[in-house]
Amino acid sequence: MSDRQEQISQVVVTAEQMRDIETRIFAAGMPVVALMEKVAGLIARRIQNLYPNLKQTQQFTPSSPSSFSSNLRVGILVGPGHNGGDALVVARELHFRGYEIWIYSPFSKLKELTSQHLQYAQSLGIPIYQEIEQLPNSNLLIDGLFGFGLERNLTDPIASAINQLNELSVPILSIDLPSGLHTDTGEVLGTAIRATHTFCLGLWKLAFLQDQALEYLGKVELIDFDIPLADVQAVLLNAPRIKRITPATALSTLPLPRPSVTHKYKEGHLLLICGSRRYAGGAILTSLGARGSGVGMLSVAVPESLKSLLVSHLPEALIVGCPETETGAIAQLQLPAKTNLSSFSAIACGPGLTTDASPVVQEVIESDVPLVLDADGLNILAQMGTIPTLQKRQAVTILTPHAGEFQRLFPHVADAKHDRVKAVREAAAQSGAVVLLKGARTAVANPQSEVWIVPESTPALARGGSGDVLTGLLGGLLAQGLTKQIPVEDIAATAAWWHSQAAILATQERTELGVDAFTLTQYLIKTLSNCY
Ligand SMILES: NC(=O)C1=CN([C@@H]2O[C@H](COP(=O)(O)OP(=O)(O)OC[C@H]3O[C@@H](n4cnc5c(N)ncnc54)[C@H](OP(=O)(O)O)[C@@H]3O)[C@@H](O)[C@H]2O)[C@@H](O)CC1
Ligand SMILES: Nc1ncnc2c1ncn2[C@@H]1O[C@H](COP(=O)(O)OP(=O)(O)O)[C@@H](O)[C@H]1O
Ligand SMILES: [K+]
Repeated sequence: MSDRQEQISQVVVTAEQMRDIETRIFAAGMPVVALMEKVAGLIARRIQNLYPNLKQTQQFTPSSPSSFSSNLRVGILVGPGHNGGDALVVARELHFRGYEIWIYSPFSKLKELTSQHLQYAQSLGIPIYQEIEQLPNSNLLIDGLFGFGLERNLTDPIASAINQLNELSVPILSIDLPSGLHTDTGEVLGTAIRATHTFCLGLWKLAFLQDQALEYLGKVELIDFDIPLADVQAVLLNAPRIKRITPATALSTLPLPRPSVTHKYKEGHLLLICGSRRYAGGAILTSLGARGSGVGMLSVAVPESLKSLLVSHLPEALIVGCPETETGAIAQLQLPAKTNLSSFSAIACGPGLTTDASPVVQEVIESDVPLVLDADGLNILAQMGTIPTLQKRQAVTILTPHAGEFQRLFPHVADAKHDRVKAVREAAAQSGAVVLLKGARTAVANPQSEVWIVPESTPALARGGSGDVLTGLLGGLLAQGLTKQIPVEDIAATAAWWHSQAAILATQERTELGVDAFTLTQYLIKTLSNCY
């Protein structure tokens, strides 16, 4: 990947930013017509690669004595704006390459350029239909109804037409965005095309990184049409950054290579506080996640009754058995002699604790040690009052909620279901913490409103214990990274990326059903060895 491609692949834009970038390109002299021609030409070539128009020759048989061949039949869905214009250029190109094309153009008012392309398509003899009921069969549909210009809810008759198109068992390739999705929130505006494949044009739009859009996007692909980096930088200069985490950025954050002369405490000392009689497994998974991070020294505080279990799983770790409550939660921390919380580079606290461990969680929140809080650590923080409690903290805090925990922590922040990116950004700004909002596309925000999003993952992770592994992994990376002055938000983003990549690799080898949390821990290092 070239330097430019790498930079472009990290960029995420809103519809407004895309329009501003486009405006700069046109103002600099690039004709609108030429850009549409270039972009749609790239899409048409990509479609030919994916669906080659190989003549499908019917075999000679006694019952059908003459052999004949047929072309791939492609239906082109055309909207009123330039998304429709793109689709019409694709229609024309595929027509000349021998595909059998028909056009569905239900709008009476089209933008000038779109209207011209429609007129030319008609002059070529391509059939054009206005009514959904008139449409012939097809092998493939190209969706150019709406792109990033869509802002209002879709209503009938176009909404019901989209619903009917979704019912056909034909692959749908969407241009720029499945029609009906909001470009920024990924929300469905009334209804939306369920694409098999979406070609995102020029720069990744925010919708591609929002959970609620995923089931509409299908396979996603960026069509790079050479937007000058200078225009991108000029538009994004003063906006809070949203970045896709790429392998290059994640790998550059990892504590590799290690210096030749070092020792275990220089490679970070992590204290995990986790587990209860009820949730013993959470402590093991968190610890194995931390082991996967390569942290120099690992101490694990658990209720006394779990100590021997943890020792048997993690012979290299220092297991600290603590006095327990009647319910089997950690009652108080009992660190070894000459050790206090400040002895650790970082603490990760929460998995499996139960809310009976609240005095311990309060103690670590009041400490001045960098802290990852997860699971019951978050529930206890929510009970204490998230924002006033965190405002008193001097050291770094990373919160790793899933959507439910997020809601409890930040009940007054924007609805995370409606716009996850906006919600995580507000939560970080208000709390002063780095917030990692877990989900299908995990998003990390820092208090300066910058956001990092994991662009690919697998639903194999939707399984009990996956989050515990992430907490350990993140704690271990934090303990190592802080000693090397790596920014905390980069560490959190890298941990989330690594966790997802391990799950993707495990899924490839074992299917989506084969990625239990313990197995996931075994893929952490395997993932890295594939990258180096
Ligand atoms: N940026 C780039 O670099 C490049 C961009 N390119 C392409 O341009 C696309 C953006 O084009 P666009 O701005 O014309 O908007 P688009 O999404 O086609 O549709 C908006 C139209 O829909 C209408 N409309 C809106 N809501 C509606 C509703 N509910 N129900 C009914 N109608 C509704 C609205 O009209 P309105 O009614 O608001 O006047 C407007 O006419 C982009 O996605 C990409 O494909 C490439 O060609 C070249 C490179
Ligand atoms: N559909 C999905 N696609 C990708 N990742 C997912 C999906 N669902 C959950 N995950 C990931 O799985 C993990 C689940 O964490 P969490 O909800 O804390 O589970 P647990 O508490 O059982 O360990 C998170 O890292 C989350 O991002
Ligand atoms: K579209």
